[in-house]
Amino acid sequence: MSDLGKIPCTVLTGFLGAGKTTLVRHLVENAGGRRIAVLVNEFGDLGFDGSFLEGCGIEGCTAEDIVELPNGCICCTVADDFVPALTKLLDRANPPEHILIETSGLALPKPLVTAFNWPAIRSRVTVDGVVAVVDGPAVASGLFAHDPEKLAAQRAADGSVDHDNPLEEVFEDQLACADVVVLNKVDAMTVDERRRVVADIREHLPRAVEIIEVAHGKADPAALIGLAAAAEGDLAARPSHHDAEHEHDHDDFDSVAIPVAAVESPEALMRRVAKAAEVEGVLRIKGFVEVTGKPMRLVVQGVGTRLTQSYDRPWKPGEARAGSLVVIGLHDFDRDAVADALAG
Ligand SMILES: Nc1nc2c(ncn2[C@@H]2O[C@H](COP(=O)(O)OP(=O)(O)OP(=O)(O)O)[C@@H](O)[C@H]2O)c(=O)[nH]1
Repeated sequence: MSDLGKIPCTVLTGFLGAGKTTLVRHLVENAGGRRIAVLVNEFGDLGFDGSFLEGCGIEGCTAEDIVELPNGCICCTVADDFVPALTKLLDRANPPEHILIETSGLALPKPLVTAFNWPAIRSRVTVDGVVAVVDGPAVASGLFAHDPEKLAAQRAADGSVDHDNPLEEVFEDQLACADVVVLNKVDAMTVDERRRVVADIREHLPRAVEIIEVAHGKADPAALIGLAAAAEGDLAARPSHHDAEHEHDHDDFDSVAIPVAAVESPEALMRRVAKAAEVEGVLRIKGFVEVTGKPMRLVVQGVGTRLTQSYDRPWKPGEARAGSLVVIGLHDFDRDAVADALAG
């Protein structure tokens, strides 16, 4: 079937905190007048990314152009959440000209791309391209690498060579599906780290794919949008660890949302967040907090142990200011220890 008349969709994948939302914001800001809608899915029930994007106040991108997919991982809930949400966007009187889909950091892109072949949508949309965002410093630190000693022990014990690092598997699946890779956060990398990480990414790519090195997601939109890859018709070129399975779950990961009362001092809060980020297995912390006497909302971001704080927008009149931080980590991370750290 021809792709003529189909609305192009870009699937953005990339591990927790790689910079997907930052990139989406950059793309929307530089859309060149194109009517863009954003579908955003995240792991953990805070609705952080949608609220953060709405807080940007980008001209031409209204709250109704940002559609949040309910809690769950898009790759596992395509039928219940994704297809209906997409259909609703397409049925609008003034449908978008391009759709950006920000998947959760733990999502595998292939089941989502596969869903574009569903009868309900396949004549109306096409996957223009899969963009994999990579957290350069995280790769450089070995976050996605396997532990050679553990692997050797496993091989000796039962001959298997299963992934000992669940993060490695997600990372590999995301790269294997990509039409283009955005190596992000190069501002926080040495030249040598960049060289090593590019080589590492290349090793994981099953085909020739461009790697674009950027800071703060500032990639040329023309390099990411308008690829016309029709990825849904090209699934065999995108191998996945889960090709043999029908179901995929995220048992390897957990999340918890922790309420945070208004704080007097952001600095004191960040010291507590730093302690929480050090709890074993914690991968990502993010949320909004009220600072007593401040009209602006405080945004807290933690990727591994790298933390930042900023104010994004004034609290709206009548808006509930209940602060909350979502914490995502490896399965069975110590939630009590995290809660204690945050409580000080
Ligand atoms: N130093 C640096 N920080 C960055 C860069 N890009 C993003 N960040 C920061 O990294 C953190 C995570 O960025 P997000 O854009 O929220 O990442 P994400 O991939 O959407 O995160 P999840 O949706 O939780 O998976 C934020 O604090 C960003 O400001 C970059 O190029 N350099």
